[in-house]
Amino acid sequence: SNQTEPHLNFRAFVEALKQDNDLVEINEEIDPHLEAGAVIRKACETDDKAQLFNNLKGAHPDGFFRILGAPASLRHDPKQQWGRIARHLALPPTASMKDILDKMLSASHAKPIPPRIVEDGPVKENKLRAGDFDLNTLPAPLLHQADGGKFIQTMGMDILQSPDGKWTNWSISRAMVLDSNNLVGLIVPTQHIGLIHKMWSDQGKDTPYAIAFGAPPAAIMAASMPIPDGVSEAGWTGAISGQALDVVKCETNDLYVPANAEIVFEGTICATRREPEGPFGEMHGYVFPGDAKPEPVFKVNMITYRHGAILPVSSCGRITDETHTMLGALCAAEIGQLCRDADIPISDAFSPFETQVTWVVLKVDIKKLASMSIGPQEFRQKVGDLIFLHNKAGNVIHRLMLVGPDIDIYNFKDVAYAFTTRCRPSHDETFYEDCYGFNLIPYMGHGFGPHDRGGKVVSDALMPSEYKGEQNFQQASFLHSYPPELQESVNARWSKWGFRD
Ligand SMILES: Cc1cc2c3c(c1C)C(C)(C)C[C@H]1C[C@@H](C)[C@]4(C(=O)NC(=O)N=C4N2C[C@H](O)[C@H](O)[C@H](O)COP(=O)(O)O)N31
Ligand SMILES: [K+]
Ligand SMILES: [Mn+2]
Repeated sequence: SNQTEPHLNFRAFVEALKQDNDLVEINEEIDPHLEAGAVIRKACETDDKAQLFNNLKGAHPDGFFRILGAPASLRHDPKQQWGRIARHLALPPTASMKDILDKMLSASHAKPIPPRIVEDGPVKENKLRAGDFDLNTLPAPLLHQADGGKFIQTMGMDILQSPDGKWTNWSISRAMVLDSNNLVGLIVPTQHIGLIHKMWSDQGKDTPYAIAFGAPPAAIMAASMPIPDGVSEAGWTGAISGQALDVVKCETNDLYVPANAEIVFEGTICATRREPEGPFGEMHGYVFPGDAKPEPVFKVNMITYRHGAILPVSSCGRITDETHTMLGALCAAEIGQLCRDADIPISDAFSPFETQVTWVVLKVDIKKLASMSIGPQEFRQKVGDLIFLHNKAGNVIHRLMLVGPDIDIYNFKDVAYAFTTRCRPSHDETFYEDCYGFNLIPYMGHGFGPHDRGGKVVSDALMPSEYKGEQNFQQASFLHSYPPELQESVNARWSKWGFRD
């Protein structure tokens, strides 16, 4: 495999972070029991550099494995806030979140470029067959003190294929070490990993899987995105990167994995056996100690890895980490696309981190809205039914908020300003109780109401005039209440007068 660009080669991606001065290398011994997780967590909460742990306590003599923490979290420099994520797509470090999401959506109606099969690759440099390894001896991290196990799988790419071979799905779903050669992992039935696992289980068969850790960055972005049922993320990845991804065949099953992945686990997900899984410090910022639930067992039959292998890790929780920058943002992007495909005039969509990605804010093109001659009640219903009832992309979202053209949906101050002043509680909202509910949200799975149903709302922060395509109001702000030439002339003299730049 000769794919060496950072968006198609995880090792090159790590090098690129180093070049960007966006990497801290820690060569002193770090304990994967909480210490690594604590460093990653603090870096996520302070938007500091990515962390490469080169010397984990308990690593094998050949160094297997190292850890890269927070592979897609935020940069502190406001001019490069999304730079680490931009690197996943060969976009400039100054790219905006809209540039990133539009790049991911560019494959929505493009021709897929399927992967290219190669005979060999770096991922085959070391091979451990069953009996050659004991998962308990790997430096798998305990990421939060109340976690139910060592979550070795937080940023690997789960690879499953439908029994008819027509659909190969790439996604991310957590899994922890169970014993010497088994993992136990969360399988949400409505996710594609759940749908495909059920196809095999219904035939009484275990599900062949592979997990590619340190997959090409462009691939892990597609893996984190709720692209439509039946669509292979590999082809999507090819379309957004403009070239076929090199893949190589697994040793113990017929699945293909990225040829330059850092580490690959190959195995089968048991059709029936379940073991206690979790709890895990999750994307909404909570752990409920002792809250383990039965989940399927992932048998590990084979491990292959490249020299100097690096395990990417998301120590998720309070903002901001990969469950917000990838899961939340990509889910919002797909929701915006679904609306446009249904002739609902949404020009932009984002999931604010301050909502722990439980909201998606939809920017409405009010000129097009006016031409629909539709009232607020009917419009809210149209959006809510499409996203909450008819598409899995809405499953993890519990509030859809509609806003007009003057709101910057990537700035929560703007979102809060619109929500608190333009959306009248209850009157301007449509609630959904008979729909899929996301039980990882604390007020759902650990709340007062039904754990798996309902709890959703479409909150309309569009004002009556906006349904006619106008805004009969102006923001009382510097940007909106003064002629542009006056703004320019004030800005030109600002620092000369002695104000801050
Ligand atoms: C980027 C990311 C996405 C995650 C998860 C994580 C990260 C970092 C970690 C592992 C850190 C935390 C948990 C959080 C948890 C939600 C879950 C999961 O355990 N199970 C699940 O079903 N979905 C998860 N997703 C979302 C999932 O990848 C997307 O929904 C994707 O569209 C699925 O692909 P398909 O559409 O093809 O089905 N994990
Ligand atoms: K996916
Ligand atoms: Mn999928």
